[in-house]
Amino acid sequence: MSHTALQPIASLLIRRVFKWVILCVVCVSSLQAWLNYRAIEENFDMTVNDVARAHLPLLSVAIWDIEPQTIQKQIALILKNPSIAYVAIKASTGQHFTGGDINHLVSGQHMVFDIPAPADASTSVGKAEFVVDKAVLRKELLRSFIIVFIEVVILSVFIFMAVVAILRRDLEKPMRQLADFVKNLQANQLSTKLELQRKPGNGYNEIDLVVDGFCTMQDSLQKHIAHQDALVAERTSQLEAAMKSLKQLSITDGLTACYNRLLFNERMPAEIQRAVRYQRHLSLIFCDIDFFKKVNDEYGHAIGDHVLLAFAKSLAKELRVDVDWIVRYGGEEFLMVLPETNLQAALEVAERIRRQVEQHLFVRMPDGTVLRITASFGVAELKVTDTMESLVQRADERLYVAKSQGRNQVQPAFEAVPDVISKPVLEPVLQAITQPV
Ligand SMILES: Nc1nc2c(ncn2[C@@H]2O[C@H](COP(=O)(O)OP(=O)(O)OP(=O)(O)O)[C@@H](O)[C@H]2O)c(=O)[nH]1
Repeated sequence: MSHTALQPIASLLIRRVFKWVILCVVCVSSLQAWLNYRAIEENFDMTVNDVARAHLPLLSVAIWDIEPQTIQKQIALILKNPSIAYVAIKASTGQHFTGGDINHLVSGQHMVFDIPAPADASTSVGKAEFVVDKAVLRKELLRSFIIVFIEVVILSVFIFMAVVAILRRDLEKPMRQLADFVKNLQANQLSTKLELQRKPGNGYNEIDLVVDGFCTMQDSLQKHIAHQDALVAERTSQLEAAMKSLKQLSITDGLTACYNRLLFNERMPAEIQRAVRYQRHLSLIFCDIDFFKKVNDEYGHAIGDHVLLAFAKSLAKELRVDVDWIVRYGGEEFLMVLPETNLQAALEVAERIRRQVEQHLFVRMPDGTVLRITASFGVAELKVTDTMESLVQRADERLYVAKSQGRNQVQPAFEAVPDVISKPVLEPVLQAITQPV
């Protein structure tokens, strides 16, 4: 942005108009003064001629009749005209009459007239010399010039003031309003329309064009911003959805949609802390599908995945929504975290799941055989001294016991509770998993 001091266009134009007015005053005054000079000078000469014409006949008679007093009288009368400063009459008889200020003899303009004889105009009786006073001429010129000058100045001042008023009203004020509006315009105030405060009826000029253009630009900008806002909102919601799904992906297992080990490691310490602080029960069930390797080996990984998914669903069915949570801890190993649940209640839940899996989880193969699934469970309740690792370890140890004691059973990690809650229903398991229904 330029930091040059603001120079309003109207002020610039006013200064220019002022210069032109001065120039016009000088030129018009000079022209008028010259014309006046010509007219006054002409008039001056004519006046002297008129005086001469008026007095020459009387002077002629006075010289003819040799009447010096009359001649002197006539000279005095001629000198009453302020333009004539000095008069000299030279009669042909040699007589010489003068009147007026002799100082003008050198500086004044000399006009000489023949004095005709009274009876015969072709005969001269003498000469009349008028010395014209140029100071009178100059005074007259000066007076005329001053009048012309004052007239031109007054006229110019009126015209100048009118031009200034018009420029101020029609140019400076609207331009100033326009500039102030643009200067103070904020991005969040685009809806404020530019309206110039001026009297209507000035017609549609460039300023109206700029105002209209500005309004159109504001509208387009508003639409553009609204469009951009909508775009940003759309992108933000897409981003939020993507972040949510990314977050979900990062904490869940892609196959079973159970939480993954990462989430377990993050959330479990807090769960333990809360249970310890408020002296609440917290139990952990560690379960593992029996002979799952064989399922994979015999029927392929696709069937294995199918079994894993069905197994995870069986777990969820028996748990409390939004209270208990399931974690896929390893390949076919799952952890169930049961807040507010003591060992006895957790054992009952594990047993229900075991039974549910045993009785309802099977896959019918294309050849008609039915693949039955069982699982083993290790259950541990949180002790005050437990850490996440020690709790998992105790449940894992009980799972190992359940596996080693024949699978398809629930093992509690507490001496007071019987070692084996349930016995495998199907024996031997290897045969059971492919038994027809
Ligand atoms: N289909 C499938 N198989 C998996 C997945 N993750 C792990 N496994 C398989 O699960 C099997 C686990 O086998 P083991 O750890 O030997 O356990 P098991 O065969 O169930 O034997 P026990 O646990 O002792 O009853 C391995 O063959 C793994 O390849 C998975 O996401 N999909």
